[in-house]
Amino acid sequence: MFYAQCPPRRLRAMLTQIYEISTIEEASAVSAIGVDHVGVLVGDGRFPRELPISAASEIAAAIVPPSKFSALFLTCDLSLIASWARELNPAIVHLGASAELLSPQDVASLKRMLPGKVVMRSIPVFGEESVAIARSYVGIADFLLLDSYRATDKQIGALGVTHDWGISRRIVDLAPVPVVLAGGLGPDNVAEAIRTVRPAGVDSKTRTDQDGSHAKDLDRVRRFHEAARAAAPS
Ligand SMILES: O=C(O)c1ccccc1NCC(=O)[C@H](O)[C@H](O)COP(=O)(O)O
Repeated sequence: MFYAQCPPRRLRAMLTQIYEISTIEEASAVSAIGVDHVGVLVGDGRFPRELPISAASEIAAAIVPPSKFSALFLTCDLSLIASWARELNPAIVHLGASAELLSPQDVASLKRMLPGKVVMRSIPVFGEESVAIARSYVGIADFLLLDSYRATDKQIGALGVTHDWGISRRIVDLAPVPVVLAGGLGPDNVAEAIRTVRPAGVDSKTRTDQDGSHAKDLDRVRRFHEAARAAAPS
């Protein structure tokens, strides 16, 4: 259930990650499909759809290994993140606050507060500056998640749109840690994204949701996972 140590830069198979899991039934179904990272949005409700610790904990208990629990925190309050992460003990602490609100130094402090914990940092991909932002996390984050971003948002991602994959490819080429590509990915474009960017993993939220809802469409999740695995470079 946990990463025993920091993950290697290149993983054996294309890693898949699905957000946002919000029920016990979704957690067990998505892990039965074989998704590697089962993502739950956790918080105190300041951001829409954040789940409290009690609900997140019940959902986490329904995740079947080897699938791993990834807890996404959108807040930039380090003490809150540390205390929630200690309570939930997810395999992955995923940090989604915007680059302005949460710096590499903050993430390094958090790592000291949570010794041994695997941390994934979302990187906003919106232009040249994104390469420098990604570089600033070298030696700090255990995973990078490259995601689409809307200027002025306090959080990164969940926009359902792709970004410039050329920039993402450059970040993959420089990063010494596994990079997960996110942003507008679904069953129909994930293979092309993998061929173009060559990430260690791929993430999906909106395009594996049911139409007009944040509940998961399990057929879309299965097709996303299978298309990603099939597109993994050998
Ligand atoms: O999962 C969420 O609800 C969420 C909310 C706000 C910011 C990020 C969120 N998820 C983080 C992820 O890694 C998403 O899966 C990622 O942003 C991809 O989103 P999409 O473009 O909708 O596939």
